Formats: sequence, structure tokens, C-alpha cells
Amino acid sequence: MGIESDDGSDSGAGNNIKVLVRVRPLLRRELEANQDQAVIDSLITMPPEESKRVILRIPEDSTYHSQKNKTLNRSNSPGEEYKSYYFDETIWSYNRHDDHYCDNKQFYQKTGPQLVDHVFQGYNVCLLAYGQTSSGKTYTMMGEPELEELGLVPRIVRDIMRQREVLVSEKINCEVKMSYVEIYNEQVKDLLDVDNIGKSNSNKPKLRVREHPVSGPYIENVVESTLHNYDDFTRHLENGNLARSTAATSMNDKSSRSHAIITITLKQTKFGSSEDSESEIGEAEEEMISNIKLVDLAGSERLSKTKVFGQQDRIKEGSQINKSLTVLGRCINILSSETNHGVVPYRDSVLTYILKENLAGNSKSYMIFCVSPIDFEETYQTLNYANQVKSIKTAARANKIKLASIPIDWEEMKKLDQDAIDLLKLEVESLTARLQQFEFESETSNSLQKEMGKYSNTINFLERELNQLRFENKYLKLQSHKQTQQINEINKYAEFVTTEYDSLHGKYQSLQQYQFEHDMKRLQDHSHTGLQQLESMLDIYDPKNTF
Ligand SMILES: Nc1ncnc2c1ncn2[C@@H]1O[C@H](COP(=O)(O)OP(=O)(O)OP(=O)(O)O)[C@@H](O)[C@H]1O
Repeated sequence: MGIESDDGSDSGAGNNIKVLVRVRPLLRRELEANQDQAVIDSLITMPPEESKRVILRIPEDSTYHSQKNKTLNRSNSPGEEYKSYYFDETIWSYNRHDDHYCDNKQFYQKTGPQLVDHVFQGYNVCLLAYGQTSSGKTYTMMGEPELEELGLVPRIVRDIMRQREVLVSEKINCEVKMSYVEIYNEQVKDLLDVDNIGKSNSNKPKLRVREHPVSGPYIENVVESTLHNYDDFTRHLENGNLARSTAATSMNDKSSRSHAIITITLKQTKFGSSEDSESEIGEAEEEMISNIKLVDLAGSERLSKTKVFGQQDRIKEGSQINKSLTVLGRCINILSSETNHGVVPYRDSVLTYILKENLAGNSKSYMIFCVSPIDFEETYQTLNYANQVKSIKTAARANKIKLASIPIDWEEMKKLDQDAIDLLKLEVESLTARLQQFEFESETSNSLQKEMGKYSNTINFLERELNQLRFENKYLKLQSHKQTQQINEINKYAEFVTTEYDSLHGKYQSLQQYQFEHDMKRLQDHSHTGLQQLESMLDIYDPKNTF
């Protein structure tokens, strides 16, 4: 067998888009269709000893061979061939029994913490899943919550919300907001807009994409919901998912027919210490805004694959999905080419326009390429595409210096698990009951202290909660102070405008008066002259004056 290598270099250095490839297990329908085979081998191999390598088996009957034969003018296929690729990370999810099998949790552990670190350091981040329909994009990004199999997106948000609590000890308040849109038939629809609930796609208002001269393209008037805790996120996600466009294709019962983009925005405000006490919260000193875009693209397959012929809506969808993916391909082609410095056609599709900064600008970007283990043509296309993407560079810069002086302590964050918090809440109740009992029985302070020691966790937790509340209080005061200032400025301006108006109005009235008097005078003069002329005429015709 011959192994052809595309590129042996590691593209992970610098600001290249990080490329990850995941292969999913066989689906029930694929197993049923291949019942006659004792073993169904995956076309993809990811050798455990080489974590960045993907090997693709090229079947004898593939179009790859027929085309190659045509070019080389030969009639016989040389047998099976293999093609080798190298990426930043490979994720083997084909067979649960393999040692290097990787589920969503392990996948998250490989990349998730790095993404969360970046966004807290002030970088804009993008995580995007690409692949043909039913290759596992939604499974990877969202997971299957009903089976408690969380995908990368909920895990990322959970860690962001945990880190937000840890930052309280650094006197940093972190406001977290979420927006959720879909791009369907080249139009942006807001999935968090409650006014859209129950509306058909054609009746949902379309949002416009505009471009800010510094921060780049943004979606105008998109709903941004504040997340106070992880439950807020799951609630918004569930509501948004209900509004999302899905349909059954022959390859996936619940196929996403739109591109979905969740954006989580962080606004971190660093407070100084109070002059009176180190532990008290002082004035706001710095502010930093960053975001993470989480993108689940619609399937990249060709129309014939999904058997949607004859279904007009599906065909339109397919061509629009393909339009944005084709433009994405063209952008990637230009961006990855060393020689071609052509204009990148971001504006040719809504998707690429929104992702402009993430494809080549101020962003740390990650693309996950999901592949099927048995569909050679699509998998081959996807891997070649991924290979191209890994050479694209972005120019990420932290939006401001890192606010936190401590790195994220992942162990500390784990302690904040919801279960632990629930447990602590129960302990608080029991502690209160016990305290009351102690007071009643007038126990010695020693035994009380011993008992208190047991509950130090509870006390720590309560302290943290208290600090968080203090923060939020301080932050809200700051916001309300800013708003009061704005109102004062508006009032001052209104006063200024009123005075100006009064003075101009006065001037206008005196001008009018002057004009009136002037006109009157002219009229008087005019009539006076007329009168004189009339008198002299009368004199002429007076019979007394005739000879
Ligand atoms: N890593 C995996 N482990 C187990 N099952 C998986 C995995 N990846 C995908 N699947 C299963 O494959 C099927 C298709 O996956 P999914 O819906 O995520 O595909 P998709 O690429 O998002 O498709 P579409 O583009 O049509 O929305 C689902 O039934 C899912 O449960």
C-alpha cells in the first residue's frame, strides 16, 4: 500500500486557525444497511501513537481512482490506497471499546479550557463545526442533553459561569450576555426574540448585518440576554432550539437546515480596593469586552446525497446553505493561498460577512471538521478542505491587558459544581437549626467552635456569595451612576436648547416686529407719495386753476 502525505508540518503555531477532525461511530441505519458484512471497517484511522495524524483509505471503486485512471490513461485501479493528513488535534469517536476513544467530555478536556482561558484574557474566540449532514456537528457542539451527553457549547458556558464566580475574589465583575441567531435561506433570524415564538419562518423579522469601523460586522438589534447562571443559558438554548429550522432528510432525522450562531459576550470590570479597607470594593478601574462565537453549520453535502429532489423548499434551502458554504470555501481558498492576494468575498454571503473577523481578523479561531467513517466522497472533500484551512492565519489581539492576575484555577472551579452548592445550601439549613439548638441549650463555645469548623465550607461559600452580591450591587450602582450622568447631560443639553430657543425666538419676534414696522413705514411713505401725486393731479384738473 502507498501512503501519500499531504503535509507533515504542525500548523498549531502562532495564530493559525486550529483545525480539529472528529470521526463519529456508525449509525444504526448504516449498521442495518451493511448487515451482511461481519466487520465494517472505518475508512478513517487515527493512530493512537500519533495524535495529529489522520489516514484515509481510498476504496477501489471510488471516483478518486476513476479520475486518476483517466488522467494517467490507465484502465486498472492500483488497489486500495491511503492518504495521510496532519491536523492540530484528532478525535477518535468511532469505537467505544478502543483505548483512544474520545467522548464529548474528553474532547472538551482537550480544547475547552484553552478557549475559556482565551476569552477571559480578552480575546475574541470562534469555535465552528463543519461537515456533511449527520457527521456529528450538532452532537459535538450541543450534545444530546436528553441523554445527559453535553456537547462543547454547554460545557464552555458552564465553565465561563464558574470562572465568573471565582473572579469575585479578584474584584472583577463579569457580566455575561448571550445571543442566538440562525442564518436560514441567507437571512438572519433571532432565536431569542420572544416575539418570534410561534411565527413561521417567513413571518419572522430579518435582522441586518452592519459593519463597525473598528470591531467589524455585527448583527443589528439582536436580542442579548443576560446570563446570571448556567440555568439561564440552558433555558435560552432550549427556547432558541424550538425556534430553529430543522427537517428530516434521508441522512438525518433531525437535520439542521440553518447555520446556528451562539455568541457569548463577557464584560469584565475590575474594581480597585476601597481607601477604608483592603477587603472592601473600591471604584471601577478597567473594563474589557470579549466574545466567543459558537457556530454549528448546516450540512455541507451535495443535494443528491440528501435526496431532497422534488421538495421545492428543501431545494431552495439546500442551494442557500450551499451558497454560504460555497462562499465560505471561496474565502478560505483565497485566505489560504500564499500567492493569491485577491479580494476576499466576505460580503457575498451573510455567513461569511458575520464571520469576517473570525476568518482572518481579530480572533482565535478553531474549526472542528466532523466526518463519517464510511462516506468516502464527502469525507475526502471535508479533509481536503480542513487541510486548506490550517494554513489560514488570524490576527488575534487581547482587547485589553488581562484583568485577572491569577490564571484560571480549574480545580477551584470544579469545587463550584452545582451539586456542591446544593449540598452546601442543605448544610446552611442544618447549621441554622443547630445554631438555634446550641443557643437554646447554652452549650460551651468550644463545642460550638468545633461544630463550626465542620461547616467552614459553608461559610466560605456564603462569603463568596456575599462578595458576589456586593459586586453586583457595586456594578449596578456604577451602571446607574453612569446612567444618571447621562440623564444629567441630556437635561443640561435640553436646558441649553430651551434657552437658545427662547433667545432665538425673542430675536425672531423683534425681527418680525422690525420687519413689520419697516413694511408699515414703507407703506405709509408709499401712500403718502401716492396721496401727494393724487393731490397734484387734482390740482391740475381743478377748474379753478384752468385758464
Ligand atoms: N461522536 C458521536 N457519538 C455518538 N453518536 C454520534 C456521534 N456523532 C454523531 N452521532 C449521532 O449521529 C447522528 C447525526 O449527528 P448530528 O445530528 O450531530 O449530525 P449533524 O452533522 O449535526 O447533521 P446535520 O447537518 O444534518 O444537522 C445523531 O443521531 C447522533 O446521535
